[in-house]
Amino acid sequence: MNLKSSNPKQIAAEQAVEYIQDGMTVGLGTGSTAYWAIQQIGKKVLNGLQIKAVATSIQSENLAKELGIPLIPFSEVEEIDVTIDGADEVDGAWNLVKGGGGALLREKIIASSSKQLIIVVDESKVVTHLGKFHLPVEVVKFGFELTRNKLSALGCEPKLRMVDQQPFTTDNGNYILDCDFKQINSPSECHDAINNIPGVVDNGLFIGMAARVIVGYQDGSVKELKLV
Ligand SMILES: O=C[C@H](O)[C@H](O)[C@H](O)COP(=O)(O)O
Repeated sequence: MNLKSSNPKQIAAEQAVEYIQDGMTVGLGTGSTAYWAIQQIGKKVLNGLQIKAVATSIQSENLAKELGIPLIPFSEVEEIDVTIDGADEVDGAWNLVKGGGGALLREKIIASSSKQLIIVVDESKVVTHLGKFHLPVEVVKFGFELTRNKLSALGCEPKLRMVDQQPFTTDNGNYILDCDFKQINSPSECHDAINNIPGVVDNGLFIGMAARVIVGYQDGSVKELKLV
């Protein structure tokens, strides 16, 4: 009997956890794929894996606590050895769109301090061009309408993210504008143009940050994505 899960997100996440070794400081991503990585790390910790972890969201921090994964304060972190996180889109150059769950800012802070960012996705996230998934942009609440106008001027349609008829608020107390660019042809330029707008805290484009991309497929296979 084949007991291996055929959930593509789970198998990608579990493969990524194989890169974690004793003594490492590990960044815990956010979302339904990173969830499986955290679960697997929790199992390994129970079986004696010695690591310290930092989380990219309150949600992941709570999950880590439930599973007994030792968390350390950022004041004690010098460098993170490996971070495992999901993505909403990944292209052949391993550029990413992230922030579907609203965690992009903490995720980017942690990714930028990580020696290795391993991205785990199911096959539906692999795209030729970024942009079908509306790009999340975290903005401060003050004057967000003006910030939204400036984003529109870049050629997208920004929409304030709502939850239960209320604006969604990030772990950092900010709003998210989900921007429909249709297609993002120059991810790096787009990233910089957005972050140059006053009021923007950060956007969900992660350029040149991923060290590996692990993809889980419906047929139960898992592969590392080749860099094009
Ligand atoms: O803000 C959320 C994160 O960037 C997630 O890693 C991303 O949205 C992918 O989430 P999921 O694995 O649930 O599709």
